[in-house]
Amino acid sequence: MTLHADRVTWNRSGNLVVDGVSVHPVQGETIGLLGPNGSGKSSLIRLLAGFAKPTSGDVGLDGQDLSTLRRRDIARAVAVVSQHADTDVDVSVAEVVRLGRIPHRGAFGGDRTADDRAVAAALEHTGLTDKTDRLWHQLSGGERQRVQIARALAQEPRELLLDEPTNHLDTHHQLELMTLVTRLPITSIVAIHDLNLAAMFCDRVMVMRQGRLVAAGTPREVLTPELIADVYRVRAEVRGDDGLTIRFLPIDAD
Ligand SMILES: Nc1ncnc2c1ncn2[C@@H]1O[C@H](COP(=O)(O)OP(=O)(O)OP(=O)(O)O)[C@@H](O)[C@H]1O
Repeated sequence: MTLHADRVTWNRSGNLVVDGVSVHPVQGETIGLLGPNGSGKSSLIRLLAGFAKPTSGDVGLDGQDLSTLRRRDIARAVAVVSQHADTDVDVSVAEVVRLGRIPHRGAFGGDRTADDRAVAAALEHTGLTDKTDRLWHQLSGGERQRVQIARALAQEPRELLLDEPTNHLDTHHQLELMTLVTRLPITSIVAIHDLNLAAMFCDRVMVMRQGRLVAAGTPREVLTPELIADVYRVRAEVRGDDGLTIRFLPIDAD
């Protein structure tokens, strides 16, 4: 059994930002979490990560309530790439990526060779090997995003939670990142705004609106012109002959 949520609700400062949502990923699949701004995607990811406790409902990992597990034990299984990760400290790319190894350290340090191997593999997977010694502050927004993903990969998780991982990336790196995520033999839940990327890479998508789950299924089942008009207030043409592609139509000026 993997990370899962059952009818979770989160009342955040009086707002029901997640309202009765269940998530049961199949081992190894990539789930796209979709929905307009403020629909509750990041909040749901925070609950799944164990960063916050739901007001009601359960989040579990391997059949155990997440709130009963130690942070370190959660981090051995679940890696999170949040939006807006930043630091004021002058650290190198290698040092940030190495942070991903902390949950694997025992009382006496841990296996240095395994750490080096995991960090090197994560840097290679994210195309950052030649930037290992660069300082965080000398990186572009997209490069920082990739470093955060490398840090999560170095954690060697079974579950990966990504909050808008492609938002700073150019087209090449968006496709490369989503290809990497979907090829990893781990379960990934990805909050994403780009419906075409979701259609291209996600096994299943879940659409949220005002904290509630309004649709779930394969991209082909869910991403219909009707759903897009209803949830995003945008007219779209959806073509399904050669992969699923969505073409948005201009919003009529009044
Ligand atoms: N710290 C907070 N306290 C109270 N409410 C919050 C807090 N952070 C976010 N919210 C509210 O929770 C709701 C859901 O926000 P959330 O960030 O989960 O949405 P989202 O779907 O990830 O949005 P976006 O696509 O803009 O990133 C919004 O109404 C937001 O205003």
